[in-house]
Amino acid sequence: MTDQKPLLQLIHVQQLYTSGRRQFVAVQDVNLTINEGEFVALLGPSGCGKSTLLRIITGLRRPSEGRVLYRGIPLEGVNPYATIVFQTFALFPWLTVQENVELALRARGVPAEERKPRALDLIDRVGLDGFETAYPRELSGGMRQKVGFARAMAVEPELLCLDEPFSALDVLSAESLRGELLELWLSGKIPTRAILMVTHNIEEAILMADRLIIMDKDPGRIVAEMPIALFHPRQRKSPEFQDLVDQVYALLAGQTQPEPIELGSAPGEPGRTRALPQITINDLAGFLEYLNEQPNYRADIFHLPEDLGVDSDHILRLTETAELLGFATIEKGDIQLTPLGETFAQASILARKEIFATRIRRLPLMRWLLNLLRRAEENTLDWEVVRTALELEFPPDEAERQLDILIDWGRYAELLAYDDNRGLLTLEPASVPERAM
Ligand SMILES: Nc1ncnc2c1ncn2[C@@H]1O[C@H](COP(=O)(O)OP(=O)(O)OP(=O)(O)O)[C@@H](O)[C@H]1O
Repeated sequence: MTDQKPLLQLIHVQQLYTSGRRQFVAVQDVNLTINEGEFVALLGPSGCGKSTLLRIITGLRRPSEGRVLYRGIPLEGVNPYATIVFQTFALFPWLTVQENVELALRARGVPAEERKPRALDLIDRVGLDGFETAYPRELSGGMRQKVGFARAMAVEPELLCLDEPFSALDVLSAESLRGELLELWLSGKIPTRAILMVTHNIEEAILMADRLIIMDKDPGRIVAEMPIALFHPRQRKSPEFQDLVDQVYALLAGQTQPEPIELGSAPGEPGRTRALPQITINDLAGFLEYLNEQPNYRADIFHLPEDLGVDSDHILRLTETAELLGFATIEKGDIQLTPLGETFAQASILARKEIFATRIRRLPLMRWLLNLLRRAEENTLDWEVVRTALELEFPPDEAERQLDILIDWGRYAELLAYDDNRGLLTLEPASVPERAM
């Protein structure tokens, strides 16, 4: 629905900050245009300057260098046409839903008699009809977020800026709220002319946006742009969608090798089935966090056993896992986080699960197990049955180890559940439909 009329333009924008005595470039030479009718998503690791850009766009900060134009006119002071919705909404706990929304209207100078009908209409539009008199504490996280949207829309912004609006919600609430926001946006029920959404969530960006802007840090800059030309409603499981997901991950993971070579094949297929390194999620997450704290996100593998106090075999398995999942690259004895690895290390637990799920779904062994469960009665299989099947590829001890890893990783990613008492593996409902893989 892009009309190609620029709403907002950043031209050679640069932001310097001072940290102690040192001045550093937080955002370097950013050129960005948001057109009318466009939904743009901004992706990138923590610290790449996303919030800084939002502050510059909304006029809360004047950039050290460069120009900000709104409808072709240089922006002076706060941008009256833009509003930010934050990750968590600071609702006033002593006010009802309706009063919280009315307050935003009052701040906007809407006359008293108009406030009530407009607040009720907004509450209705975000799907909170019936909760007008409820207090924030009576609402679920998703419902509070909806009040936040209603408040943001009360301001009728032309440019709606969203700063990780779904990241504090559980998976189901986040998904339903994404759908509702998209419905409001696509149906033209809100006066918003463009949306700019900051997110760590790649699938969310591809699901919602018309264009992705991918940033990296040190210094914060735009490294890639990608149009998303899929029709709405977009199907996460469609091959086109999955292709785009792969492209963005590859961009972030800096993949160079064709994947079939790296990942091996699934049991029963020609080629070698690659055994998964025996590494728990906790160890992997701890390792990525450690790398994230090193200068340039880089460490000499040779020194890692001593620095981390673990044996070198364990380090090799950790580095192999990080590389296999695209979280790190290994070169000349050094391991370095990829932007995806940085994103994972810095993400919330929920975002981590989603990133991890996307990565492991691509592993032939995990794909094989999920397909096996998909075909099983009630999507459930006995542990023993799966282990025996794995023995076609691995010696008995190894088959058991592989199954333990698959369960540990699959559970964390919420792809499957495991009932330890009954020894049963079950597919999580979200994994039931066949994915295009
Ligand atoms: N007011 C400030 N003074 C000094 N440094 C700052 C200031 N605001 C941000 N920074 C630094 O500038 C860099 C970019 O920060 P910014 O918050 O814009 O990144 P971000 O991509 O939004 O990160 P996150 O995803 O964690 O919110 C970071 O290194 C941050 O520490």
